[in-house]
Amino acid sequence: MKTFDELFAELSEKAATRPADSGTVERLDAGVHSIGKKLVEEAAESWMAAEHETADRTAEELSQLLYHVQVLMLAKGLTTADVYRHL
Ligand SMILES: N=c1c2ncn([C@@H]3O[C@H](COP(=O)(O)OP(=O)(O)OP(=O)(O)O)[C@@H](O)[C@H]3O)c2ncn1[C@@H]1O[C@H](COP(=O)(O)O)[C@@H](O)[C@H]1O
Repeated sequence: MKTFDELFAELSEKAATRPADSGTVERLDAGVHSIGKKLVEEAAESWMAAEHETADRTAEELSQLLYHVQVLMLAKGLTTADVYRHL
């Protein structure tokens, strides 16, 4: 288990060091359009899980949504502080 900030630190490190086996690096290289589509897909899956599946399944889909939110943040060069200042 990890927090939002811990995952972001891990993904930032991946983006900087670019290990060959990283799915995050692959997603970043695919670009904002591809990342955005994946984010919307995970948002829809979260919604469908909430409507038709269990709370735990919903949590799983939401965790994937948060991951793709972070990939989009990295693709745009945003930090958590850039986002948090709007909360
Ligand atoms: N938390 C996640 C995470 N959540 C979701 N995903 C990705 O998002 C996909 C979402 O699942 P789907 O059900 O949509 O699967 P899918 O349809 O096969 O997805 P596609 O691969 O086709 O896009 C997963 O298959 C993963 O590729 C994640 N990929 C990585 N992480 C974590 O990110 C960190 C860095 O990962 P790497 O960059 O791969 O080293 C590690 O701690 C990982 O656990």
